[in-house]
Order: sequence, then structure tokens, then C-alpha cells
Amino acid sequence: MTTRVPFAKMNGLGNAILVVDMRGRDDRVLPEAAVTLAAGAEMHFDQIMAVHDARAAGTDAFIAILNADGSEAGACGNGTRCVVQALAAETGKRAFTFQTAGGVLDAKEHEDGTISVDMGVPAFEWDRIPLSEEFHDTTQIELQVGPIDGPAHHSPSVASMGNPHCVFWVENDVWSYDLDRFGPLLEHHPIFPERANISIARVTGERALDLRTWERGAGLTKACGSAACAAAVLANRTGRTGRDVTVTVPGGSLAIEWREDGHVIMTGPAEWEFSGLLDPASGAWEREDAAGERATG
Ligand SMILES: N[C@@H](CCC[C@H](N)C(=O)O)C(=O)O
Repeated sequence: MTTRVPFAKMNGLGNAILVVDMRGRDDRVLPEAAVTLAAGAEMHFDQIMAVHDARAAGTDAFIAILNADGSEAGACGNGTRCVVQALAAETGKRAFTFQTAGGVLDAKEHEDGTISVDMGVPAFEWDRIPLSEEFHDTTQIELQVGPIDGPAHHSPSVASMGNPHCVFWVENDVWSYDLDRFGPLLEHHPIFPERANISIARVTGERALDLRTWERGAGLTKACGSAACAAAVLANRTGRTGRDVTVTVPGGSLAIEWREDGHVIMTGPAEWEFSGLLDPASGAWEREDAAGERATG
């Protein structure tokens, strides 16, 4: 049996996150363990943020990101804020540099408890998203939902924020569309060789948009930070908004700034729920809260 490691169950605007402390160890959270953990009601998560010892000079940690289906992701904005809150509480530090499969990113906690993450520079080239077909103009690719002669949705914009995003622009309330039906179909569409996060966005003003996301490997979520960044930059790129946008997702709001140097800064909250110990190989876990109560899974 593997030695158990500390975890914190957290959320970023309702995006369910499990921060797992893998520092000082050579093993990893296995995909099978992730699937087992995600299947439980109490531990269900959208992403695991597995915090490992730093692998590059100048970084504080390497973070491996796993989706609920055990697949890997290159970016997770809401999860990164959760990691910052957990490490800030532990160390008293406020600024961190992390390495993920998607690149190196800086993050800091502010006096008011909100956290900003520099999500890096988005990529718009078809082969960096990636798409399986060459598209010169990725502001509106040929992809549609529904009948060829009368699609319900078409011509989405695409981008990579370290992970692939596809955003459909809609006119009506984002709750009035059946994203739970077409999200999974498009996540697995052959145009996306690495699958994709599928969002619908409604621009509500020069600096505001509403967003719902079907996340690759996790399904419908209350918030997706990297999708909020992708939607904000794509809204600006297509002339729909300015560069500073408040993105309202089912779980609340995120402030997104697309700086002139190309970096996207996402600011929002993180929330701790409970802590415990888990086995990164099997997914067995036990809860430990302030009152000393325990529940096992
Ligand atoms: N919830 C995340 C994004 C998680 C990764 C995504 N499902 C993927 O596979 O790319 C966020 O807050 O950014």
C-alpha cells in the first residue's frame, strides 16, 4: 500500500478542485485513482492539482493536472488559484511561480484574498490548438451543431490557453442552450485531435460576457478559468469587447485582462472545503477536519 498524502478539497467559483500534496515523493496520482475519487459524491472533483517538487530553476512547484476522467490537462485557472491559496496559508508567501505541462505561470494572492494568475499568452494557430485541419482564420472555423442547412450553432472561435478551447457565440441566455447534449459530441469531434473544452458565450456589454463550459474530461462545470480567458481574448479578437472583461460563469465572476504584452491575467476567489489524506495509487481516502471528524472512502 502507498503512503497516504495530504489533500485539500477546494473550489474556484464552484469548479471542484482537489489539491494533492505530492512534494517529497517520486510517484504520481494515478489516473485510476483519479477516476475512483471523482466517482464519490463527497470527493467528486473536476480537476486534481497534484503539487510536486519543482522541476525547473526559478519555480516553486510542478503541478500535474488531472481531469475527472483521469486524462491530463495543460492548464487549470481555477485550480491554480486553489493551489496559491493552499500554499500561501502554509508558507506565508503570496507570490508563486508554477510549472505545468502547458508552461510556466506566475500567480499571487492579494490583500483582499482574491488571487491573480498570469495564464500566459494564448495561441491561435490551428496546429497549436490543435486542430486536425488547416484553418488560417481561427476566429471562425467551419464547425456546426445541427442540420447543415440550419445549424443551431456554427462558426466558433478557437484558441489554446495551454489547453484547447472552442467558443460558440450566442444571442440568447446561455442557460437556454442544451450544452449538455452537444458539448460531449464536440469535445470528441475529429477536428480536435486532443479533444477540446466547449463553451457558449453571450457578450452582454463592451466589458462583459456570460459563459458556460463543457469541460474536456470533466463535463459541465460551474466555472472554467481557462475557458473564461479564452472567451475574453476571443471576444476581443473578434471585435466584440475590449481587453478587460468580466466573465460571468454559473459559479460567479472572474476578471480577465488581456494585457498589451499578450499575457492574460485572471483574477478571482478560491475556497477551502475540507482536508484529509489519500492514497495516490488507489484513491482510498479519509477526511480530517478541524473538529477531528473522519469519513472514509
Ligand atoms: N477547470 C479548468 C480547466 C481544466 C482543464 C480542462 N478540462 C482541460 O482538459 O483542458 C480551469 O479552470 O481552467
